[in-house]
Amino acid sequence: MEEKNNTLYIDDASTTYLAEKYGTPLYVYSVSEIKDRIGELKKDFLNKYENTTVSYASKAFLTKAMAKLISDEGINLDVVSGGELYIALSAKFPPERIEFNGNNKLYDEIELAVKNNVGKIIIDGASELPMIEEAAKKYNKKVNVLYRVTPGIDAHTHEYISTGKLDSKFGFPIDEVIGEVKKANASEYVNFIGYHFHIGSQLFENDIYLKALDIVFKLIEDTISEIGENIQELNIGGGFGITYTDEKRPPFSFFLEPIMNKINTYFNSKNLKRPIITIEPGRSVVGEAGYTLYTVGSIKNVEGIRKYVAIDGGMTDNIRPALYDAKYRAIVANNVNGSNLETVTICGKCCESGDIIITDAEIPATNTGDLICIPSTGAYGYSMSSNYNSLLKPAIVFVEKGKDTLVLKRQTYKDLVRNDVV
Ligand SMILES: Cc1ncc(COP(=O)(O)O)c(C=O)c1O
Ligand SMILES: N[C@@H](CCCC[NH3+])C(=O)O
Repeated sequence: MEEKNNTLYIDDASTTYLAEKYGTPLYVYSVSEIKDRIGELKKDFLNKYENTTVSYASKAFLTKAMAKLISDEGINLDVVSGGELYIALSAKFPPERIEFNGNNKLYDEIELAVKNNVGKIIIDGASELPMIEEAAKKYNKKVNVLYRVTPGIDAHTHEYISTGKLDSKFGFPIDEVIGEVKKANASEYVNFIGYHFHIGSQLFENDIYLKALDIVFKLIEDTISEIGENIQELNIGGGFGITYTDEKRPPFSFFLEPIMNKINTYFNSKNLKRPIITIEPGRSVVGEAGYTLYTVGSIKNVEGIRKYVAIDGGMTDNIRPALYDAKYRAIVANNVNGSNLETVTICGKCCESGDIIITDAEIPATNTGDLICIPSTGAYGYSMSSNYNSLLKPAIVFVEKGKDTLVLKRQTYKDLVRNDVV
């Protein structure tokens, strides 16, 4: 993003023009920024180390246009539900490049995946293997499976997005998984290909990945002695942190260089073939590429306490501040350089006191009708949006080098009653 004539531009498109053309609230994605991030992943990972794959974690943000972009950029896709899988298939995403994660896969979801030749299923609980076998038998397939484990690592991030602890609803405790793997290994309907772990999200340390690897290496050794074979793939999840306010997004190499050095050294020292290494970044691919535009409505100055600036969306399009106490920054998009700064609380229009996007934002003095941009809303914004208070979900626009394309229409009131039967 940059400023021209006191106006904010995203990927060379004027935000005031976009707001006028599509209305607000509006999710705007810079396609150039998404491509830049994927380019960095290619430079720092895919092209640097052989036998590596990237599966974009589509829970961060998925529409058909996004699936097409990921497909065109040549990386793989991680889905966690039948719904995400359906969107990907609707966008003609090559099924063999899709992997299916998720902690409570239902039979119908598994059947959809198996029937459509999804590349891999990452088994997260003991109930899944029998369902995969049933679907594989029905469609005469053999399914590649990995097992997700919890290495027992407590990542320094919000508790709600720390997922590698032993006390977790995700994956298998590491010392229980081999019994399950033996079942898969004996099955005529699946190929056991390896392990998966994901320790958390919005991480800024690299050493926790290294600690997790030590634990998983031991598991790999035990697996070789129990089933007599090395694994073919190790998926180390996503989690790479990004900039929201004053954090600084580390380059991918900050995480991946020590990780890959450790992995290569380990497999060399054991004289074992190094498995394919897969990563699953979500937030770090789309987070900073996404911006939300809002129009200022009501302004209330509670004398001596706080000034509330209400925008035309809120926790319905960005639940993260309410859910994780997540911090954001704001830009007055039609007055970027305004010098008359004031401290205001930017709130939404939902009937919840907690519907606050930013507490105590320092922004140029605003008036009703001004345009507010919240950067870094590309991940887990639209994908976690809701219709609370029957607010309408915003439209999504992709912008690349000044060219804007509507990729998802704003909901209408008709959408709110579409499924009502009486
Ligand atoms: C299994 C798995 N893979 C990948 C991700 C993506 O994480 P992030 O968006 O932090 O890169 C998540 C979410 O935390 C996850 O649960
Ligand atoms: N939804 C979370 C991260 C996802 C965690 C997925 N395991 C966030 O907004 O930060």
